[in-house]
Amino acid sequence: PSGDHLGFGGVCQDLGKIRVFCRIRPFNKSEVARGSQCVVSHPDEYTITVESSRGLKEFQFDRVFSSTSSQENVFEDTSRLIQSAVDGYNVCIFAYGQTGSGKTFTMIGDKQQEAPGVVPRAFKQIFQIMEENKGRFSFKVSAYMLEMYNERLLDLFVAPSESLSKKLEVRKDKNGLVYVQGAETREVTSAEELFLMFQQGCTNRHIASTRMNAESSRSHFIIAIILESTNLTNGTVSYGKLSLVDLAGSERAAKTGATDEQLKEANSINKSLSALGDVISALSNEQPFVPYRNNKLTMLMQDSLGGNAKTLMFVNISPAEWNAEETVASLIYATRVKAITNSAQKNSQSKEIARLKEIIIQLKAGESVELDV
Ligand SMILES: Nc1ncnc2c1ncn2[C@@H]1O[C@H](COP(=O)(O)OP(=O)(O)OP(=O)(O)O)[C@@H](O)[C@H]1O
Repeated sequence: PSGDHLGFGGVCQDLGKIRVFCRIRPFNKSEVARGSQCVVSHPDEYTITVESSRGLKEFQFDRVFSSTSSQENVFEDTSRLIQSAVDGYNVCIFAYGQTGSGKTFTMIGDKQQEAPGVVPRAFKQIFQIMEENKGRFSFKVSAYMLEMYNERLLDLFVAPSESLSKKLEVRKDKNGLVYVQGAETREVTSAEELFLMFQQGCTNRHIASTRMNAESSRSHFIIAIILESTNLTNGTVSYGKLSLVDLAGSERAAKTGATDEQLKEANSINKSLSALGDVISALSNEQPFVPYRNNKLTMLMQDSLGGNAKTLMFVNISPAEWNAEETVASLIYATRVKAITNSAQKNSQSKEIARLKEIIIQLKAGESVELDV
């Protein structure tokens, strides 16, 4: 509401590049026993050097968070994007990385919510911004929540049995913004109500225990919050969308100990991540054709990658030597994402334009229209 200049610290808006934050997770108990690290150095807030079979490699990102960075530290740098979504931009924040690298911890937080992640903090901030601006704007907030499990889109706001019988279709509106036809969209009036809905939805999510992670996400998860704000002085209406995405982890079956059903899940996860990799590769090489339609995940993320959005990617990595190959692969992947240009436009219309559109629709339908002259 305080203007589109509040955007993303200037960087995303000026250059239109996707921003990438790298987060190193702490050693876990079993890794402490194994000892050695693959992260050789992390001399400042932007640089990280990793050793693997490919030798010593240095990477630069918009931020590198060390294993001791707190959830507060991480959110501090993320929170301006929440303002952008309220201002009427399409915003996407997503986490990518090897299984067990800390994606869910970053996006959602720990189970007890003693260290809440980006999602619950974003809920609070949305309603805080609205509270601060309530004299000048009126707001409407709604949300839908989905997972992509074994190549299927499932609605997390309804019971799993009902969700299986629903047909969800990924569509694009005339401004290039993605929406999901058939997804249950619920209106909310407070951060607490949104969080409760989110928690209930999470109980429908597919999670399982693997050798790499006791609570591994077996699906890609997305919550989209739609923010409509009306300027009470001039009637302008803005529509923002905040998509928060926790991708399922890339993994090697031998390492995770996957069998049967988990193998099927892993194949599906790897298939969609590989389609995402193809899209990222085409975009970063500025190829004329981008294969968005090869997979539902890439269709869902179409506006966030090379489209009309301000996008932030977290690349989550393990510091342990035994994960060095996966860590370097993730960092190479993330470096490609950094090269992608988005073109974010504010989605708003004046009172007059909104009225004109209404009139055109009425005329097309053969209805008579009363004009105020
Ligand atoms: N920065 C961190 N600080 C403290 N604990 C962390 C951190 N990052 C991850 N963890 C812990 O490491 C474990 C694995 O993390 P998490 O479940 O977030 O990984 P993931 O990348 O989402 O895995 P998957 O792809 O298998 O779902 C969890 O117990 C989590 O609490």
